[in-house]
Amino acid sequence: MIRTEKLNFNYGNKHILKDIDIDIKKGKFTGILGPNGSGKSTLLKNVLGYLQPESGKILLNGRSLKSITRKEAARIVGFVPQKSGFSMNINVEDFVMLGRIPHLKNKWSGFQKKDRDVCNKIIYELNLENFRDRSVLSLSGGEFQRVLVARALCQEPEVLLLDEPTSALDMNYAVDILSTVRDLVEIKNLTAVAVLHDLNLASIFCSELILMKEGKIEHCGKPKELMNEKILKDIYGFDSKVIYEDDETPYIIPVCNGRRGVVNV
Ligand SMILES: Nc1ncnc2c1ncn2[C@@H]1O[C@H](COP(=O)(O)OP(=O)(O)OP(=O)(O)O)[C@@H](O)[C@H]1O
Repeated sequence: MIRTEKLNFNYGNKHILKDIDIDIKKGKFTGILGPNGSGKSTLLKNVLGYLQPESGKILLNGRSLKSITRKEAARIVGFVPQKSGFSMNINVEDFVMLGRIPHLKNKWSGFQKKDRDVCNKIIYELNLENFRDRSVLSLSGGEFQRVLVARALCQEPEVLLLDEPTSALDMNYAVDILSTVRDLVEIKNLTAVAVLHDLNLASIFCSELILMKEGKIEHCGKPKELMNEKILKDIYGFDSKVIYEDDETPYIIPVCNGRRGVVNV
């Protein structure tokens, strides 16, 4: 569904993405993991067409991203940003409806019944009924993050890209959002790709993982194949203990005994 071949990206003279080859299969939930600054968000922004690569190819469902119009791409790919500078005083329902814009027949045609039905269904499924009439400016960070997910799902995309979708959520809502995405992947064959920092949530919800470090892909595989003490030490530099409750899902416990902070006290 998403392929990159020898993708390179620079910010000015800073080489950020280095020969990135990824192959994300349709109907899978893939997590992109890696230390801060390793290039995860930059990779998503290249796949979205927000940023232009220096060299290499990006293919969406076999087609070069360059040959796809922005509106067409918006019908295929929904994006949940890490943060949004949105500052318009509109209510949650109207905000979620923005996700239907790529489906309007033309600039001047209004929303149809189908658009409202999709919006209502998403608001119901994401448990946002009580927020429907609230201004988005009045929401907490976590509430707004759920509304951003709702807007992206309202696009009915084939691919959903999420940049740290759970960073502002308490554990209950984090599990809720990731369960919703996983259900959509399993039931509706959605392809989902999420940048995540929580290794345990990634191992529980994602069927595939991509591990990045310093702008390169270091490992791709199933959580069970990648989440081990050695790889975590190599990628992140911390000591851990990885345990299994069942055969499939690794649980990562950081081992902090004797570890000192940067300040000598
Ligand atoms: N607009 C920019 N101009 C210059 N450098 C940038 C810009 N945006 C990001 N960078 C740098 O590019 C590198 C990769 O950033 P990116 O945001 O992709 O990392 P990340 O893996 O998503 O990090 P995090 O986990 O902290 O969100 C970092 O060193 C960052 O400082």
